[in-house]
Formats: sequence, C-alpha cells, structure tokens
Amino acid sequence: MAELITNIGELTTVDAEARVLHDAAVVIEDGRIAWLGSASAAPPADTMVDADGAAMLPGWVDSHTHLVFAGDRSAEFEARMAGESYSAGGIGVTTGATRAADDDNLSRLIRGRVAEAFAGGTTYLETKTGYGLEIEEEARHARLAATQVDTVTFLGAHLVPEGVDADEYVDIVCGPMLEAVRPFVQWADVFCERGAFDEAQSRKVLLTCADAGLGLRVHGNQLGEGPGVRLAVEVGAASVDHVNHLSNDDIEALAGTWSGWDKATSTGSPGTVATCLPACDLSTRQPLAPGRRLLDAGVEIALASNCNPGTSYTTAMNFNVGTAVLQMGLTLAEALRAATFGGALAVRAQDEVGSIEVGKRADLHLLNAPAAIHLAYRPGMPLTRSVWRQGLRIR
Ligand SMILES: N=CN[C@@H](CCC(=O)O)C(=O)O
Ligand SMILES: [Zn+2]
Repeated sequence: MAELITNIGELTTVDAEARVLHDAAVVIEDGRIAWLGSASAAPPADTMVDADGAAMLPGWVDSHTHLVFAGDRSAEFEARMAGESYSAGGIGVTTGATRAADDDNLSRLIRGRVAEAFAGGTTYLETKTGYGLEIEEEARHARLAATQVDTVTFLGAHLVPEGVDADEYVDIVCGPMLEAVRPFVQWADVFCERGAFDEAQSRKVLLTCADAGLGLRVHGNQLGEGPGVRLAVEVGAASVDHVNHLSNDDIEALAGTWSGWDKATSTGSPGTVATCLPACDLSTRQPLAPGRRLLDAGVEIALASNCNPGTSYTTAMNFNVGTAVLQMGLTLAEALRAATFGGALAVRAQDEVGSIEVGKRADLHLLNAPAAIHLAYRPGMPLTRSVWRQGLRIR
C-alpha cells in the first residue's frame, strides 16, 4: 500500500543539502519514504492526503527525556519562580513517588507522556531511568520504558540516594544495577555536577558501562562550569546535554570531536553532540545554552525537551524550536536541523530518522501553517496538524 501526501506548500527535508521544496509531495510505502519531489511529478498511489499547501518537516527526534516518573513537583517549581534555586536534591522526591507507583500506573503515566509528545510532532523518543536509584527499581523503570519508546538510557547515576555512601553507590551502579538494567537499555548517562557525581565517579560509571557495550551520554555543565563536557569528549560520548556553562576550552574540545565529520554531506564519523534544552533553561532560570557559539565553532547541536518533573515538565518540541530561534540566535533552518537530524545524531540513529529522504523511516510532521517559520512567528499556537510515525498516521 502506497500513500501519497500531496499539495505540500513547503517541504523541509533536512537532507545534507538542506533542500526546501515547494508544491511538493511525498510517497510512503512499507513505513518508509518511497519518493519525494514536485507534486506535479508524483507517481500514482493507493491512497492520497491533500496537505492544502501546509508546511511539512521530519518528525521531531527528542533525544533527551525522563518520562518514567510519578508524583508532582509543581510547588518546587513555584518556589523557584519566587527566587529559590534549583538543586539536584529534588530528584529524591520523585524517586519516592515513583517507587510507590505499581507497574500499571507507571506504564499509564509513561503512555500519557508519549502520547503528548506524539501529538506535538515528536516521532522518535529517547527516555531514561534515574528515578529508581535501587537495583530492582532501575530495572523496572528500564523494562517499562523499553516497551514505549525508541531507545532507553540507564541513568542510575542520577543522584546518590540519601544515607548511602557515594562511592559505594557508584559500585552498585557499575555492578548489579548495570547487570539488571542491561537487557532493556542501549545507553548510559551520568549527572556529572555538584550535588550529584564528581568527575572520578562519573568516569568510572561511563567506562564501566562502555565495557558492557552501552553507548554513552553525559548530563554536564548545567549549573556551572565543570568537568562534564571534557569527560564526555574523553570517553567519546555521543552527546553531552545541558551545556549551559561552557569555557572556550570546552567548546574547542567539542569542536575537535567533529573533525571526522563532513557537515556538507552529513557523512563521516560523528562526534559528541551538544544537546541544548531551552525549556529546561527557562524553567530553571539558567542562561540559555550557547547554541550559536557551538554552531559557529563547528559543533553539531541537538534541541530536546528534557521532559521531567523537576526542570522541564514539557514534551513540546515546537516550543523548544520556537525558543531556539527567538532566544538562542539560531536561524530557522539551524533550529529545525537541531531538533531532527541533530537529535538523530545524538542517539546515533541518523541513518534511520531525522530527515525526509528516500529509504528513511516515514516520520513526518505536517503543520497548521504554510511555512515552518510560523513555529517562531506564532509562538505557543497549536501548529501541529498531522503526524506520521513509521508510515502510520498517528494524528
Ligand atoms: N539534571 C539532572 N536531571 C534532570 C532533572 C531531574 C530532576 O530534577 O528531577 C535534568 O536533566 O534536568
Ligand atoms: Zn535530563
């Protein structure tokens, strides 16, 4: 069965040449993009959708979320808006509430968040553990997440549980906890920050997880300058996320990881993606990550939602993209690429998703707008009209 989507006013492909086609059409077959080009040249298909001149993009690739949680921290957020500052300790509040939720409840909560993300144009989702912080709980969270998202990250090293010695906890993370989550996860992450894990502890977690065959990412440089970015580069992480406080050396180190990558053709060996999380930055009143400086230095960046109850309770990628254009100095094309192909690079799924090209997964986002710039031009408006994921229309 082939489906033709025609009369697309503006088709942003995010391919290597950054082609934007007008009066375009796309054909989906077996869950993949089978054809794209001028609407007047489109081949026949079994079914047809008229896009009415609207803009189409690749579905968002949200490469950083924490969807496995229960409980509410809106009072903490309200206190922050009244002047309190964010600290890692809030993670423990969510851990307590999440442990109290049984499998059915927790699955339902994850499902609701995934549905919200899909309804906002996201078609590929990473999510993490990190609110379990004990062996069985981390494994349970990983198992429940694995049935609902595209790829799962082990974040046992999110916070040292109260009353536990930090080095002893790191040994648990690197030993029995890693073994218990291993069947359900592809990635490992560590919160390398004051109040969470220091450089030596973070290095140990990352290297042990790499030995176990996991890809690596790091939460780094969120609350102040620190070793996160340098460590991510040292261990060859696929991404370092937050990156709010960067020295020139950090930016240079990140840029160095991209020397084997040809941006003009989107080929070669990818480096460490700098993942910027604008909704989180606003919600924690941190300076926005320096996306402009990173791009100018030659670093590939991603934009992600970081949906979690403490620092960014939203899956709205439209909002993140609009904010990146309005507040981070990115052009529309740069922001769209960061939220699609950049996210795909961060989860090393760039051959499968993140652009509209023949052979790739048919993950498509049709807007209620004639041009994608409306994402920034009409901030906060409900601009997602239809979404296809793996070729199936899910909205
Ligand atoms: N920074 C560490 N982890 C989350 C926040 C977790 C929480 O506060 O619950 C983040 O990515 O922002
Ligand atoms: Zn996070």
